[in-house]
Amino acid sequence: MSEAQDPKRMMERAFPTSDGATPMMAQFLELRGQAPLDALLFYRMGDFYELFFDDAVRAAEALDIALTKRGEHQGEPIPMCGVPVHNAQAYLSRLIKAGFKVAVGEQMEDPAEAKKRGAKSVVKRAITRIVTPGTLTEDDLLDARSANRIAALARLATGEAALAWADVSEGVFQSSAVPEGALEAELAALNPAELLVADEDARLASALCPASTVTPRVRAKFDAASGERRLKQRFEVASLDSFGDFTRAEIAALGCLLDYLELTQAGAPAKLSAPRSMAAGAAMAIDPAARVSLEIDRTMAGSRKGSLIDAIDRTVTAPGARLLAERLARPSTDLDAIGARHDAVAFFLETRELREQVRARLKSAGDPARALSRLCLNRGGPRDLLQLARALREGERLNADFARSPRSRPPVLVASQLEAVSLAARPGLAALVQDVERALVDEPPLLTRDGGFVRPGWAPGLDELRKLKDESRRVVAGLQKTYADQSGVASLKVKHNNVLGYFIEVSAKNADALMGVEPFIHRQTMANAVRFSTPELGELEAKIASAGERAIALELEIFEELRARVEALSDSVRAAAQGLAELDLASAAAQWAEEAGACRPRVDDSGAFEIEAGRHPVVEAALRRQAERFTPNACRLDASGEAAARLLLVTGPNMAGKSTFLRQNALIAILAQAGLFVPAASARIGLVDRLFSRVGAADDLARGRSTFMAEMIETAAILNQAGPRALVILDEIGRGTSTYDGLSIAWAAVEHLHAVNRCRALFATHYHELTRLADELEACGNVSLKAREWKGELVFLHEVQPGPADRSYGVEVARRAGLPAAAVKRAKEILKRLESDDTPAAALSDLPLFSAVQAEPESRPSAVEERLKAIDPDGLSPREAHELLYVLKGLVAKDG
Ligand SMILES: Nc1ncnc2c1ncn2[C@@H]1O[C@H](COP(=O)(O)OP(=O)(O)OP(=O)(O)O)[C@@H](O)[C@H]1O
Repeated sequence: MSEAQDPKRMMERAFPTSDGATPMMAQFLELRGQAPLDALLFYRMGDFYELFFDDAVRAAEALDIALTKRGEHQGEPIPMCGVPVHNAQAYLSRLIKAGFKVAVGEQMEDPAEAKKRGAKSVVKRAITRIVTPGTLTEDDLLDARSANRIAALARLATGEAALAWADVSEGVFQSSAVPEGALEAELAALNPAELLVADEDARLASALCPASTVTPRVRAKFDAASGERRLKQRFEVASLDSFGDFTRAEIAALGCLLDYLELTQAGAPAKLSAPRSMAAGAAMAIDPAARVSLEIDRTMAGSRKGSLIDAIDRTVTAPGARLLAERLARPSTDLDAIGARHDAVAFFLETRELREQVRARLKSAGDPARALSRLCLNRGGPRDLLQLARALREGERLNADFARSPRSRPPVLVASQLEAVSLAARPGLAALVQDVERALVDEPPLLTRDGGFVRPGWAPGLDELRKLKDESRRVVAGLQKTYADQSGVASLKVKHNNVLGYFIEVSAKNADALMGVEPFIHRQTMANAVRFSTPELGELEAKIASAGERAIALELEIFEELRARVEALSDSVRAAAQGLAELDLASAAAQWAEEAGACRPRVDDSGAFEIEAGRHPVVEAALRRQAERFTPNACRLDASGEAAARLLLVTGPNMAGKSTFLRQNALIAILAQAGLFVPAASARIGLVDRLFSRVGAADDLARGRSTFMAEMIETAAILNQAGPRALVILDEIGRGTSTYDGLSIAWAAVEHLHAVNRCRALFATHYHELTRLADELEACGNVSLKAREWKGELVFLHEVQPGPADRSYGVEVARRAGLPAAAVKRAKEILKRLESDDTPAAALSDLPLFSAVQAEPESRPSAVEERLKAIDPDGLSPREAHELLYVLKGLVAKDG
């Protein structure tokens, strides 16, 4: 973070008082006082947004634009920079990405109005919006395929905690109580762009959510009683009970969030759906370390490419992609909901033709949820209207496709979404769609400002005005001819610019023919041309301008009428948008299932975890690209320890596929409960309420933790929190410390998981001593990954077999990685000693020192090999090839 937007330093800024300020500067300082201190103020001046004082200094640095000066205030020059209005979005985007917030101070009246009040009066301005990372709605500021959430964390004095969150671009407004210890997992699932917290929690929030912009609010904003009042007022209800059961902490969080949204949207509050409480435990909790190590929505290196979502996403719309991301972030724990989602995927898997039809239709559905939100916030344009209408029309067509399809009885989830996107049942919406389609041109401009989006024939008044404009053009052409005849200057032209309006232009040598002659009035003399006007041209100008203005005003009226109708029907529009996203997701899931050969998992409330021929979707896809095959593997666990082991120790050589095996089983659980099919021949999964994974060591230097410390903190969290329904994946814990310490920790962790947590667990380890535990603990088993030595080479079979691994092959892997031959030889020697003796200390006591070992000469390629390498077989004639054979034979004789 550059110093410029350091939140703490932003809050400490001071602006001068308005003593002695010019009227404009006084107004600026007044607005500056109204805008939050941690936001920059964009002050609209005509075609520019100007920034002054400290705002200018920071913005100029962040945007790398010139910092200039404008006049003086209290004897000091005023720092200033500015961005053109027509390009403001691009600058805004850069500032928001750099972590800034921006208050937009707009002109609230026409400058001409202000002039009427006196020459020195200042145009009225007001803050119309505060743009913050969590409250964006513009397409070019948002990532189309991921949600943009703002969250508020309330922690009451009673110890109770809750999160509320909204996605302003979609109108989502929800909350959830947060049980102790679950905060980090909840925040990781939400991944908010901006997080509101009470002042004193700011530090905690920054640590928990390093990727979010943390916005501290005074504690009073989290008062539950005033939050309740605010919510009731906003949603016009006498009691919040009708929306569900909220804890006091949830109400506090929702209230604070609503207050902030009202503040940032300055009078045009976002259209939010009624608040909904997500019961704690409605989703599988996935701890942040697991989320990172399983590479669900991004790889450890931070890219989407190579993540689970990238491998399986076949959605064709941005809302469908966002829904998929949401499902993977919070896999469900509701058996009915999971079953219904599986039914929908199964349906689309069986009805291939219909699926293809649905996917083709959805491609033109766009992003109705975000268009709706912009329209409700008065930030939408004609394209948003049209996008909505098109999406709704596609919904209607989908219904027709289904009606024609031979499989006309889709499962409940599909049927209900079809119902949500049906226009037949909603005449108001149907009429609106039809009107928008008829009223707007096929490719309207983005903004309403310049008009030109209403289709000819829609409004007779508008057509009249436009005709007037067209006719005037013909009149201009006629006048040009008249004036040319009158003056005898055949080259005379009638032209137009914004300063003179319509004018006559003749070359300098022809000017005398018009100078002082009625009706020509001299206006301007240029180097080569002279310009004149006439009263008639003046009248025409006024007529055209007023026709143009009236036409735009009329278009705006038409837009506003349609927009208001959308707003009035926003609940059904939102339901339809949601329906389209669901249909996209279900059909995309079927598409992926077909491509990947995924099966329908059985999720129930047993303690089973039975996967036959499971695969890792990302590794498999990567291998396929290299024309290699992934070896499927079974995994059987049982929480009760009856049908299978509760805890499996996984051993095998390095590179044999242990981590892949662990990860694939965790991913299968996530996919199954996200309502998707799983890459396996069959799968039965007893509901997982919490997934813990500690795979692959990564330093957490940002939080000042070494690899080993980070690993122990995560292991501690697992041993402290995993309940009987949890699924735990542990990979090589304890390896970051001395052998004995590591082994002891791993040993104790296995015993603890087995006896205390009693949850299903996969535990990969290199400590072969641990495999003995399977004999001692009743519900602990061993599996291992096979490797074979073949002609002196180590071959990985990637096959999981019962029983522990016989040996580790670590030295062999090191050899393959290119360790010098001498080091490999030495390692083999040491290993032999260690394995033959009881204690490592005894084994090493009489080992010759390294210096005693002769460095093995590195093997060099022979002359024959060198020569062979240099040959280009295609460039040789048969004769040359024959000759070369003799040469090579000669070389072999020499080498020998
Ligand atoms: N089932 C499989 N089928 C085919 N290839 C596999 C399979 N599992 C793993 N691999 C390949 O083997 C590589 C190593 O796998 P993985 O990282 O899981 O090994 P590991 O045993 O955990 O190694 P280490 O102990 O060194 O961490 C993978 O990148 C992948 O290319």
